[in-house]
Amino acid sequence: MCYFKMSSLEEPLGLDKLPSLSTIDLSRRFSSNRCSTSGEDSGLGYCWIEGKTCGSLNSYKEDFKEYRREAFIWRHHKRENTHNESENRYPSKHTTNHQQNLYCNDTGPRDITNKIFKGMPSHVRIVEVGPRDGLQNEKNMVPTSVKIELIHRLVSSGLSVVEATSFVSPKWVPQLADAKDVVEAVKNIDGARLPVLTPNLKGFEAAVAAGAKEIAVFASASESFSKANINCTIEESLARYRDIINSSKKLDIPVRGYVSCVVGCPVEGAISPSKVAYVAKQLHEMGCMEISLGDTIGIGTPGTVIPMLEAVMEVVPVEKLAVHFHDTYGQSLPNILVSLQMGISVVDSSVAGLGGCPYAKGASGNVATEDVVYMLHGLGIKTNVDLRKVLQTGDFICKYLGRPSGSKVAVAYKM
Ligand SMILES: CC(C)(COP(=O)([O-])OP(=O)([O-])OC[C@H]1O[C@@H](n2cnc3c(N)ncnc32)[C@H](O)[C@@H]1OP(=O)([O-])[O-])[C@@H](O)C(=O)NCCC(=O)NCCSC(=O)C[C@@](C)(O)CC(=O)[O-]
Repeated sequence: MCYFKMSSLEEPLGLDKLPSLSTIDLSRRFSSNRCSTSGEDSGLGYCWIEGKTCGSLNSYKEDFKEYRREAFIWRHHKRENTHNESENRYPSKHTTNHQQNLYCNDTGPRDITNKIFKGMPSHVRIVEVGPRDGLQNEKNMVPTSVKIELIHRLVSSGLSVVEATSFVSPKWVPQLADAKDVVEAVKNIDGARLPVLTPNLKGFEAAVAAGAKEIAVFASASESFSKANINCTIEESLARYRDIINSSKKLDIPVRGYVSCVVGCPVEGAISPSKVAYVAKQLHEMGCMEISLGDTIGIGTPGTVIPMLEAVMEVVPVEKLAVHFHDTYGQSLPNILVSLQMGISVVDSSVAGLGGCPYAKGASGNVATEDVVYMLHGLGIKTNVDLRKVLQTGDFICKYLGRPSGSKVAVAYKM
């Protein structure tokens, strides 16, 4: 989510300014060692997950019986089983011509399957950003008591990190003007980390005074966005964050760093991967324990996300990286999938897909937590998150806000 002060940002997203596949050096796109694929035999073109058809929309209860039995709609993949599973996928006499073309690749289906799953983590940590990124954009003020209830519900869904609020200027973000009250009410919740956003020392000090035990700072890879969002240049923001981190070290408070506009900016258009890598490296070197890479306006596709991740992974260890996708063009899940394939194991999401930028027409909310949990479950990746409870939490907040959920899974379950 983002906030803009400049009227020029109230324009459509400007797809013409953004990179397309044709402008990306294909050989470089797949050249990283960390990426399990390479060049023409990448297998990405043949990326498929075999499973039962997803046709039946059973009742909510029936489906969750299935979910509990771990026989959910998609077949459960376990990395150690991919070898055996793939044996069932060799062409039979019933194989169609199209399927035979797939099998006639240089590598067999077993190799393709192994490539698809090779770099993926066995466990993903989801960072829930709904109470902050989601609610900061709501037209109506959400009462403090509803925010507190929302955070409790998210934590009891098994989410181990829930970004609770922001200590930013209430003139800019009046929706989160109750940050102090929220933190004071939730600070002693067991079983979850509850970071808060702070743009400067003033916000940091207020957050600590309220009882925050973890914070996040937010820089941008786009100069225009930095000025619009936090009213300073990228370098000025990095200097502020150094001050915050110096103070946080004395108090032993972990700091997460965001880089926004990692693929595109509504003013500048395409953002080069090297700019993203530069800001990510600075945040890493100053002591951020994790760097979340935000496609703030949801413009990325796997074709643009992969080279960006490659560039960042050259300078920041993959285990320190998280991804944060908005779902403007429905690309969040494919973007998350390629991020997992590249070894990333921390994914940001927002319950019910809340979030979005009111000043960049067309930009939509974060990828929905429900959809991420659903996909990860289907891939056999552990999250410790109870999908049923997240769906109920999405239902709770959406009913309160008087809007349908942005989660495709929630819609499928007629929540
Ligand atoms: C950074 C500032 C504060 C600079 O704002 P400014 O106007 O340049 O600041 P200033 O230092 O001149 O101060 C102006 C007023 O704000 C006050 N002030 C100053 N700091 C604070 C503070 N921390 N908390 C509360 N109040 C504060 C300050 O005391 C003063 O009050 P006044 O004297 O006029 O009454 C402002 O621009 C701001 O709050 N920006 C935050 C905007 C925001 O929250 N945007 C959404 C973040 S989402 C994002 O960036 C992307 C992300 C992370 O989600 C990832 C992704 O999606 O990609």
